[in-house]
Amino acid sequence: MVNEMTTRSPALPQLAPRDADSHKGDYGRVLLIGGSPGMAGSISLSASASIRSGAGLVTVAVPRRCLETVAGYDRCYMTVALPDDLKGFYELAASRVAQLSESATVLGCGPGMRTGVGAEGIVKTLCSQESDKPLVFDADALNCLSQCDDWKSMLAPRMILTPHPGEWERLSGVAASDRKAQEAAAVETGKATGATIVLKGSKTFVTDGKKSVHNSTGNPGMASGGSGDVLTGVLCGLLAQGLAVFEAAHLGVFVHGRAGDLAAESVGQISLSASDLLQHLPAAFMSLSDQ
Ligand SMILES: NC(=O)C1=CN([C@@H]2O[C@H](COP(=O)(O)OP(=O)(O)OC[C@H]3O[C@@H](n4cnc5c(N)ncnc54)[C@H](OP(=O)(O)O)[C@@H]3O)[C@@H](O)[C@H]2O)[C@@H](O)CC1
Ligand SMILES: Nc1ncnc2c1ncn2[C@@H]1O[C@H](COP(=O)(O)OP(=O)(O)O)[C@@H](O)[C@H]1O
Ligand SMILES: [Mg+2]
Repeated sequence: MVNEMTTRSPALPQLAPRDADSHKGDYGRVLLIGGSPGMAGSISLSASASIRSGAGLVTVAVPRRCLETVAGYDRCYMTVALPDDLKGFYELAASRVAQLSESATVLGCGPGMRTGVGAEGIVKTLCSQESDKPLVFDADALNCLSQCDDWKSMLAPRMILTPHPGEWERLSGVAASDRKAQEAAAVETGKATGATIVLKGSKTFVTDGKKSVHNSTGNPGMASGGSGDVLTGVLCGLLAQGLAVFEAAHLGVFVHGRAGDLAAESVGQISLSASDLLQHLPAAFMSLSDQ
């Protein structure tokens, strides 16, 4: 199945060393869009993870009702309020996202966003942009995509999709219980669209249809709410530093899992939280030079 369709696993990509006279502008401007009342923490985890993964500047665009909450979680990112209603983003939010995305170099969308008309408008707007800016879709951005009959035609090589098996079932129609068939569908989608699919799980599968890899890091302690939100931010941070799309996905899932393994050594699998992943990202990045 998958092995016959794909080439040998590529070597782990690396970030280039930083020039001594470089500045934050050299490390990219990430715009993350998501969150909603009751799920403000998700997009904050993503934004903090982008900072811990090396992005130069990170801005989080959230429903107005969440702004103070999200801003209070971390001093290191900036926040922007988008038009909202009681359920999350309001329809007018999409045009504001289009404006904001002009000054960003990497876009990430979905954690905690919910799936109303406003969220769907944002996803469609991001997909329709004539742009080669990398774009990561997670969680409710994927759920919005799955409500579009022609979702595959909306994908492009600049995009990374990070579904868990339930989200991939909604998109691809392939049952979450059939991992092999889900991986095969991910390869087919990569081939057809050029997008990179990160099918999450205990051995996360990364494919762009031409290259594929199974991740070797991570542990079941990471089966805890918010772990995937952290991955979204890690990927955006790596893309912001100039890694190509597939390479950012490959390195990102490895570092994310390594952070989980280091966190499990420190707090154990049972107590491991997404906040622990954030705290162990620095050691995970520092350990890469041993690879
Ligand atoms: N702190 C916060 O604010 C947080 C906010 N969050 C936000 O919550 C929103 C909803 O996201 P979600 O992932 O929790 O729910 P959903 O998309 O319905 O998926 C679950 C469905 O998929 C199925 N499933 C099958 N296999 C699976 C697998 N291996 N891994 C996972 N699921 C699997 C599963 O099947 P079952 O469990 O019934 O077997 C079930 O049917 C989203 O916006 C997210 O960003 C979270 O990030 C948490 C922290
Ligand atoms: N048993 C496991 N072994 C390794 N990694 C896991 C395991 N369970 C979950 N993970 C990782 O944790 C993350 C969970 O993502 P997701 O389901 O989107 O969580 P959330 O939406 O709550 O943030 C993924 O990166 C997944 O690979
Ligand atoms: Mg998730």
